Amino acid sequence: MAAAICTLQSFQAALRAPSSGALNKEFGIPGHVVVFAGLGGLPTVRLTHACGASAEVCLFGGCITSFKQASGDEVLYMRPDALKVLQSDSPKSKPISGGIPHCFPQFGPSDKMQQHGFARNVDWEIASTSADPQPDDRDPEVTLILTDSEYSRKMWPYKFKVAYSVALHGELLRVDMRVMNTDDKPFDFTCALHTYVEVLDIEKAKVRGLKGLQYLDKTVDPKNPAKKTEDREEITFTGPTDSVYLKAKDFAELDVGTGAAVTFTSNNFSDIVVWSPWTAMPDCYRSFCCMENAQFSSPVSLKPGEFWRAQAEWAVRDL
Ligand SMILES: O=P(O)(O)OC[C@H]1O[C@@H](O)[C@H](O)[C@@H](O)[C@@H]1O
Repeated sequence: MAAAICTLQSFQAALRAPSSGALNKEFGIPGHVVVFAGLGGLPTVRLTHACGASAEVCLFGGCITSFKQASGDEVLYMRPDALKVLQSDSPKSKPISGGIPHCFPQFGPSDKMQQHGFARNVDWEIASTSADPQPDDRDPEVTLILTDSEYSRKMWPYKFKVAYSVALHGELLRVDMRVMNTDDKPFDFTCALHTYVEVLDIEKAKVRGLKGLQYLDKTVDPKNPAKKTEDREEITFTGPTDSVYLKAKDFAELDVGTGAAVTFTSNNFSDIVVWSPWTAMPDCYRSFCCMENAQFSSPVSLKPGEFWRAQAEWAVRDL
């Protein structure tokens, strides 16, 4: 296993915001893992599988900004306003809205911190990279770490560590998230992987796998969402949609309207969120649908020393 583990020197270097080049020297694995200046010049890790599939993870926000099949087809969607923010003078004033940003330690609005929490607004660090040396199955992987800071403790007064591993297994994108309580007092959190998927047209998109579930419809009053039961085999879009499906199963899929579906397989996330802003985002709503593995309906409570772990996988299935 070719691997590069975070050393004391790398940790100190991270505090000095190292360049993509310096990070690549330390964590790059030729042919499989490269750290480069990605969107807005932000340090980004690109994983490339031997089959040709690739994924990019930006250290700002620990956000997956690209997931391409071996054919070169992009699966994820970046909102145009996200790109504008990245091109502005202060690229870190807003989160990256697109790809797979984190919602942590809060999903949704909060009195104490920004909507969807601070994890998507701060720099994560590379802890390690690896690429399996099997010639036919070179699974490249990066593990990012987020720990509390003076900034985070002002909003959320706890010490914590999040480890987030992103790997490509052939054309399948896989993440493994661990949240650890490193404090001496308990805390609760909610979270989501806010996945923006590119669709041919939102009116052609269909979500399957949620029939029979109860959901919170946040479209009318997000603070007091109506509780409903999903009776549709296939959810289609004809207006704004903002639904949190409770106790979701470990599998659901989004038919993107091109003759393919993006599959969502997960372990230990309690809910699935389906969101389309519709004409509130006139220049882009037709091009994406958000489907999010989330832990919202039952917040996680961690005592000192405890950790929570969940996984998610995305793949493309021809229909
Ligand atoms: O624009 P943001 O902050 O990324 O949030 C987008 C949307 O994210 C979804 O997850 C929420 O359910 C919506 O209510 C919210 O509007």
